[in-house]
Amino acid sequence: MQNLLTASQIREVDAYTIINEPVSSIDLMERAAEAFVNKFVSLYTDRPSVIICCGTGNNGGDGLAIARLLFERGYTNIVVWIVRYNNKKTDDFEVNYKRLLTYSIQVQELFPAEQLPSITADVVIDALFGSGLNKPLIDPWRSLVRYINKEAKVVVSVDIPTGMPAEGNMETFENVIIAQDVITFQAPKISFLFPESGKFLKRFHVVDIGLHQGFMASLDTEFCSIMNDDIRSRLKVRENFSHKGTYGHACILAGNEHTMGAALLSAEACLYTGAGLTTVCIPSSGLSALNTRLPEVMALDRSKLSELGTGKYKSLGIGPGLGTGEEIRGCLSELLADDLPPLVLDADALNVVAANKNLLTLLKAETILTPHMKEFDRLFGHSDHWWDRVIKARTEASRRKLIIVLKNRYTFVALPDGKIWVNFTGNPAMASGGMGDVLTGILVALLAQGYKAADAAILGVFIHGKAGDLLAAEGMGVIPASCLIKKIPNVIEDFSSSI
Ligand SMILES: NC(=O)C1=CN([C@@H]2O[C@H](COP(=O)(O)OP(=O)(O)OC[C@H]3O[C@@H](n4cnc5c(N)ncnc54)[C@H](OP(=O)(O)O)[C@@H]3O)[C@@H](O)[C@H]2O)[C@@H](O)CC1
Ligand SMILES: Nc1ncnc2c1ncn2[C@@H]1O[C@H](COP(=O)(O)OP(=O)(O)O)[C@@H](O)[C@H]1O
Ligand SMILES: [K+]
Repeated sequence: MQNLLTASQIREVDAYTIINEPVSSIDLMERAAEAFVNKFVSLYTDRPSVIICCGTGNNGGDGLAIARLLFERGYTNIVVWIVRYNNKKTDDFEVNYKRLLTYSIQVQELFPAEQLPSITADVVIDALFGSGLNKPLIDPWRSLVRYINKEAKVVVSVDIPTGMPAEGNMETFENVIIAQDVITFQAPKISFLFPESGKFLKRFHVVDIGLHQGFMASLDTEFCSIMNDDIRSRLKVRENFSHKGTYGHACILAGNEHTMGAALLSAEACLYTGAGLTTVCIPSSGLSALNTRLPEVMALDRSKLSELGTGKYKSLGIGPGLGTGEEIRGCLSELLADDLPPLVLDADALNVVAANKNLLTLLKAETILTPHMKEFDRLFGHSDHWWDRVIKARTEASRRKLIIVLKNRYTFVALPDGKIWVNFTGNPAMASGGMGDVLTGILVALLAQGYKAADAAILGVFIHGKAGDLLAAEGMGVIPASCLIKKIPNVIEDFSSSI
């Protein structure tokens, strides 16, 4: 895992690195500028003309160093804007300013109430404000940002688009640079994970600037990202003398007459994630579809729900395509009061619980809930913005000892210990119906194989997204959920064989 830091934690790590590593503050800025330039030249290979718009803080200092480094790499068409809208400046900005003046790079100073110069360059590099932003932009900075948004062809931001807070509620921050690319230092800013950031940045790229890893890891952070190593260290290799009994019997209660596909997708994903045995509890109207499509999967009649609490099954998933009719509501209330195996609740099971919140109190510790945004809001109340929603997921997960998998482009896994693990795998080709049903099947299979619920959730969301990424890399711009399932064994193989 890698801790994701708030702006004040970034400053802490910055200060710690400077004190404890053989690197001065100005050299760290140089490293950051170098890392930016390396990425920039790999993204924009045709040596575009650039305007570098620099504030007078450390983000601006980065911008000045970037100008110098691009010049040294043969960029000839560089104009540096220095935005002098107040008298503040940092020491490292000042050092880089003096260094810049020894180069024959065109510098233009901008003062309040002056007309803004025209933008003719191919790319504007935005180094106005970085993670030091502590309030929404007002004029004259606001007008400058609006002007750049209106006039620039392409903007590439240094560390974070100017005007965007590094974390917290973004609602009041309306005036933000709209960046094609953001080249950000060391780890993604927490704000990048929320859909609200999508209108201000298309892509972000993380570059390593050598901040102190040990200190970063030691910080008590709310957010961390799921890394490849987290998967490798958790995935168990299938043993030589293992048999189907070794990998558990999973059961999925899902499907209805018109939504049988959801049950089939979940069951198939469960199969492909390696459960020893998979049973799906569906209405009899789905039997011929099941037997035709998934001969490996067994069926349990809907009238035999009491079997689910008998210990026969090692894990249980409830919800995909289940429906929320009176009969389902009644049987779910009874079922959740039973002593059930490790449990995943998804889709309609969540909707039933949302309509009768008392059911939440019946859920055993470590139950996994997999709501998308709307299901989450039905369960825990409406949120106006994602920061609120994610913090609510954290609070509810620790208060109720649940595992809440809040699904989105970047899925948030809120654990009972208060930590939120963020999954970065996955891509927009996966935005199609049935994808969540597949995730449920993956999770139920992992629980059946004996993974602890928190590990199953971390592994499950990663594997799900990674399977989508493999297909996207093969050129699939749209991925039907049933196609993604077939890639799950490849991901598992990739990440477990290297132990
Ligand atoms: N962390 C790292 O590891 C490294 C970080 N580096 C770089 O440093 C950047 C952070 O730099 P920074 O702290 O100097 O802040 P920056 O964003 O330049 O702002 C400057 C000042 O602006 C002010 N201000 C705030 N909001 C405002 C507003 N709305 N309207 C007007 N003014 C406003 C506020 O001062 P205040 O007004 O509060 O006194 C603030 O202090 C970071 O993004 C990265 O690029 C790398 O160089 C090296 C390694
Ligand atoms: N743009 C995207 N990038 C990454 N993952 C996505 C994207 N869109 C959807 N997904 C994933 O697909 C799944 C969709 O779940 P859900 O909305 O419950 O689907 P359904 O109800 O159709 O099965 C989630 O796991 C989500 O993370
Ligand atoms: K910036």
